[in-house]
Amino acid sequence: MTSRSSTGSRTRFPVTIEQKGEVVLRVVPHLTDINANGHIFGGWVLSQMDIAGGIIAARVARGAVATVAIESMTFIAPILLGDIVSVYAHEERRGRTSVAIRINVIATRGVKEERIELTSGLFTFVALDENHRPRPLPDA
Ligand SMILES: CC(=O)SCCNC(=O)CCNC(=O)[C@H](O)C(C)(C)COP(=O)(O)OP(=O)(O)OC[C@H]1O[C@@H](n2cnc3c(N)ncnc32)[C@H](O)[C@@H]1OP(=O)(O)O
Repeated sequence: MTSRSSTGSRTRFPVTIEQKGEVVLRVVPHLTDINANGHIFGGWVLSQMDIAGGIIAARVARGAVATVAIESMTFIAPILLGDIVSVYAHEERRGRTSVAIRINVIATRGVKEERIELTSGLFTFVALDENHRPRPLPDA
């Protein structure tokens, strides 16, 4: 599958959004999460991904973490009211103070539970000390 980036160039996007790792969140959007088109706000999706990634990162860091970066993302399909949104997350890369968490989002729709691939992103979290500064990750 290809998609068009904000700069107009076409970018490759993984054909399959993996259900890899654990399902950290399963969420049903509310009416207030819907924009004028009847779709769920992109910011709502990002927020769910940040929450799910933060749960996994805090487990890796065994303490407080902050999101330092989100790689560019593509939203493949709209989320509609009634969809059940599942957020999968797993550790992809570990540095000295940071950990990159791959977060994949899918929806299931209707009584037949049609599977809709929504988006994938790599979120980097930094382990924080009591002064909100980076601290080394504990040994795995
Ligand atoms: C603005 C907001 O409120 S966003 C909401 C939530 N996020 C936050 O509040 C975080 C705000 N940012 C911060 O507080 C600071 O940037 C911190 C504490 C996260 C990091 O401070 P820095 O001085 O940048 O730390 P430093 O340069 O040592 O980098 C720390 C780690 O982050 C990584 N990092 C920093 N910037 C990036 C980036 N853009 N992409 C990927 N990794 C990055 C570094 O590679 C390093 O990882 P490593 O130790 O595993 O090699």
